[in-house]
Amino acid sequence: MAESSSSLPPLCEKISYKSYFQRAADLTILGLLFSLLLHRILHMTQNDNVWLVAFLCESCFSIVWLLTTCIKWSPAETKTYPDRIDERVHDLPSVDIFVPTADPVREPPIIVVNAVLSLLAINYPTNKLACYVSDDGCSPLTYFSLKEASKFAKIWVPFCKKYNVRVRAPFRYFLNPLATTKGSEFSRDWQMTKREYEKLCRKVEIATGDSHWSDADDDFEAFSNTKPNDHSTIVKVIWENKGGVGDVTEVPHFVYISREKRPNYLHHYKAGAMNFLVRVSGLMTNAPYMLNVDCDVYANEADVVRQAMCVFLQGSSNPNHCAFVQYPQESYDSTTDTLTVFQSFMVRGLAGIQGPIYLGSGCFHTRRVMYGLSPEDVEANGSLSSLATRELLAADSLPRGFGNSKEMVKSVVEALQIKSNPQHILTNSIEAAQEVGHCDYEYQTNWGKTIGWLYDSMTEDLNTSIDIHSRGWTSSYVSPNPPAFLGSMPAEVSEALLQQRRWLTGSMEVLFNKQSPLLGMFRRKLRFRQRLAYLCVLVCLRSIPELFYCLLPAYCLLHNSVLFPKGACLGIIITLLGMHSLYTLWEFMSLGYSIQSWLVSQSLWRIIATSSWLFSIFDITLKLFGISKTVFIITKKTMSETIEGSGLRPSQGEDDGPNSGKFEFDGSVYFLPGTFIVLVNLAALAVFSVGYSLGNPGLAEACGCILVVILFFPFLKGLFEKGKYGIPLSTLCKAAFLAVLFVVFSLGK
Ligand SMILES: O=c1ccn([C@@H]2O[C@H](COP(=O)(O)OP(=O)(O)O[C@H]3O[C@H](CO)[C@@H](O)[C@H](O)[C@H]3O)[C@@H](O)[C@H]2O)c(=O)[nH]1
Ligand SMILES: [Mn+2]
Repeated sequence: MAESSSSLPPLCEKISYKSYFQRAADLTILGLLFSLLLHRILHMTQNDNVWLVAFLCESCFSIVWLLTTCIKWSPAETKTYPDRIDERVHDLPSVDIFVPTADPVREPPIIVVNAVLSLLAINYPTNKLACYVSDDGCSPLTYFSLKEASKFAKIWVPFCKKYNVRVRAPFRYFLNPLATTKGSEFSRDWQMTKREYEKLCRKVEIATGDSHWSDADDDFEAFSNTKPNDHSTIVKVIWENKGGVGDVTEVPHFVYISREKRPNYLHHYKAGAMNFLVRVSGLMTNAPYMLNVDCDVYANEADVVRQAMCVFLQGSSNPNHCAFVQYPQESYDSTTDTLTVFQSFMVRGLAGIQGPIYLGSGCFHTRRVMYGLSPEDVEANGSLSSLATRELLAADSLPRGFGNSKEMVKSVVEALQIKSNPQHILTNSIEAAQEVGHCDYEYQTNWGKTIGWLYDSMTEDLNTSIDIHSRGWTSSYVSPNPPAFLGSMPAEVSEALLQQRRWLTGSMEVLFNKQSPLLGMFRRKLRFRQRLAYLCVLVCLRSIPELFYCLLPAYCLLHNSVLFPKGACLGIIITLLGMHSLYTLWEFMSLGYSIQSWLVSQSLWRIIATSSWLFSIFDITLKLFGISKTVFIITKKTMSETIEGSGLRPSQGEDDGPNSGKFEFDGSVYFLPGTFIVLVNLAALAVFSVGYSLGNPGLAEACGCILVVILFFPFLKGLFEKGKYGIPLSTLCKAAFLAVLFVVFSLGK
């Protein structure tokens, strides 16, 4: 463990960035918003209902801006010094790595294989790592692919360590051609490894096409007659690192698990899978730290575990009680600038308060915290306080909390007391692991309630995060350059919109359960600004005012109403617009993104707000009224345009992703609001230009319409394009019908 001598240089430092420019800009925009609201109040009686609606919308935007200003006020992040860890820490702690996957079609096994290979090859003592893959799809193909991957790992892991490879996911590593001259030892190894990787890809591909290959193999018997939602628990130790001493040629433990599923049983999606992972790993390796990555995310930095350990092992000089270390979620598709910029500012802001929220992937958790421990249960030296020992370790409370498996309870006691786990044979725990995978194992226990990943929201990350921070723990944000983890983002716009819908629906679910920052306002140890940050999940309510605001200029043109202030006061709106544009542009450019990507992101936010978030509100309303349940639809993962089916992508070309500005449409309902908005605004502009409303100049409102059309430009283009870049006829008809109704309604009154 760490030597706590204060004379040694620190393992990590928290760096605060106070940008007075940013604060000034935030406050100026806030001031402008408030003066606009004041102007509206003062002139309320002279105007009609449009004025009131605009006032309500702008009040909502102001509240959101106030919240984000609070969150972004004092950004921070943690810088780590992994080079110092070896001289400070003689016995690095173990880490259990969890990779959940759920569907071999939406999550092609070759993607999972690459994620796993990058994690197995991490630069950390091999005998201190164990990798667990949970398969909610109960797929023999996934199991087969992982088995093959473990064979290739015996070549890949030593290769990476021998040549100190940085990017340890083969599909990314082999994108670059061989740099050295042929004939050297390195080039021979490189070519051999590449050949083996391509063989692996081919095997996976052939197995994907043929469904009978597994019939003859006994090892696959467990998969016969199973359905993804109807099967018994499967636990397979794919590779056990027997007697490992941490040698560079070793490969870490590697285990495949799939929990029991039966129809009519709630299985709690990813959170349920994570809790099963926690239990099985508790029985087998019981590492004090757990790394969670999604199955499409690979380690892009070989030192990532050491970096995280720098934060945890800072030791007694770290009074902050860090419960988890979160890395940013970035993607290699380079099509997600919008989300990256948003995350970069918001999560850094949070890191300056109580700590970043847990983002669901790329996060190191402490097992004891996941078992429900609070900071006051722990003494300065890390051991349990005597009160906590009495309460938590009481013989009858443990099975009530953690379930009836004796082995499980024993492992929990060891974990809580941070007793080092004597190495034992993994296969001896298979029976116990199967027991804790039963559908009803969690029945009447605290799993998902106060222990492990929490249930009752599709964004289990947010839910779990609020609970951890509410107990008084902090967290750290480590954002190295190059990024430590890279994942994929949905390639299709409708997939991206679906993902947004799920995130916001999940966030709203959090508001209505027991972790709700609203309900727990006075009760718990969440810091004030952190609570405000969690309230930001209300952000999807913004979709209604956004929708209204996109329609108001058109309505006013058609109805001869006034939307914007007149004379000098129009200056408020113009300055607001100008400042907001410059400010968001600065955010983009300061992170190295182009003006083009800023433009696209402005569109994208409007489209997300008026479609995904709107549907989130439907979802949550239906759930609250008990009409329907929310469903976790897994995001489709792709490795688009692979070379010869080898999982290798050619050089980064023009992507068609949501951020490229090139929109692909399909018949999905997500494209309806955008099409409707564009049609309505075009109609209003047409009416305006033929001079219908000569009596009322309405120039400002017409400019408003033009701005809306520009923001929804992909839809305007979609009206004229053909094929996948054109809006489908059915969507167009529905939108046109709604637009006609809107125009008639506006003209009629
Ligand atoms: O029943 C399920 C559903 C999902 N998953 C896994 O959960 C992960 C995340 O699912 P994905 O469809 O990729 O969701 P994303 O929207 O991309 O994920 C983000 O948002 C989720 C919450 O909505 C978080 O759980 C994720 O960690 C976070 O990366 C994947 O590895 C899935 O295989 C399961 O294991 N079981
Ligand atoms: Mn994902």
